[in-house]
Amino acid sequence: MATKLSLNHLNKSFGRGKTPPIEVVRDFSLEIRDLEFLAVIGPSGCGKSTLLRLIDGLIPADSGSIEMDGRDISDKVGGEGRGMVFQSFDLFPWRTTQANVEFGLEAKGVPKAERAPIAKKYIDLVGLTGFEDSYPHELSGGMQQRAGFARALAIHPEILLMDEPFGALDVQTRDILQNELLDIWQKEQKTVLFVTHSIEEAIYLADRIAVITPRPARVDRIIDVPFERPRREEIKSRPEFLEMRQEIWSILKEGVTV
Ligand SMILES: Nc1ncnc2c1ncn2[C@@H]1O[C@H](COP(=O)(O)OP(=O)(O)OP(=O)(O)O)[C@@H](O)[C@H]1O
Repeated sequence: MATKLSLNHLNKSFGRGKTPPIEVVRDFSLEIRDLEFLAVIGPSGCGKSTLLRLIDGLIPADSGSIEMDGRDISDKVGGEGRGMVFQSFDLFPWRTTQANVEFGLEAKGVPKAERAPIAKKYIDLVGLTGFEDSYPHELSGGMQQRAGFARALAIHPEILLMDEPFGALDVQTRDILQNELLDIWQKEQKTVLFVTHSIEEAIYLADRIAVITPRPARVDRIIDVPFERPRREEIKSRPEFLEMRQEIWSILKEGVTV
């Protein structure tokens, strides 16, 4: 499979006034394949969000390079980003679902007349038909996540960057949205980089899992997930699934202890 995104020897530290800078990402290299679902898992505070912000072009790396489809895009920082999207679901409270989903299209300069049908298509895709005119406070947590997801998809990002999108949801809603995400991923043919704290979620969703070291973040190990698609809940109780969960847990624990 072709490489979609290459992260090559990225380094990032943050200055903190008079105290020494904090080194967050060190010599970080990773290849993300076209159309794959790659999960990134690591201990709390290890630098996962910083990594996504580097990839999205929101902040510059101190050194190293980022290539998309073989083109060096390291110097493209700021502005409208790179057609990639954070999945933080931070909807504007004063906008309806429809207007929230149209927001990204507005920012991209899509003409007004074209925005409504595109937004509607993605609202339908995520199962929010009938809630176009609802405001975020009128939606459940899971529905807000769906609206944010529709907004992310509507702008056709090259890579969907998702930063713990299901972290704040109850287990049942999370399970439902995981399956919906997998359906949408297959329908929309996207490359996904998915940050999570949950080992089980990473195994259930991903083709490969990059296990990250405690800060400064580096790739500790890459694990191939062998389970067939479409994924079914039943795999979560298979011995191979439980073994893999244990293996990743051991790697994370070892990293934190060291
Ligand atoms: N703009 C900044 N200025 C200074 N320090 C920062 C900045 N952004 C992040 N950091 C520091 O970088 C470290 C990593 O933060 P980051 O949010 O990337 O970790 P994370 O792995 O996503 O954390 P979590 O798992 O808790 O969500 C933290 O110690 C944080 O305080």
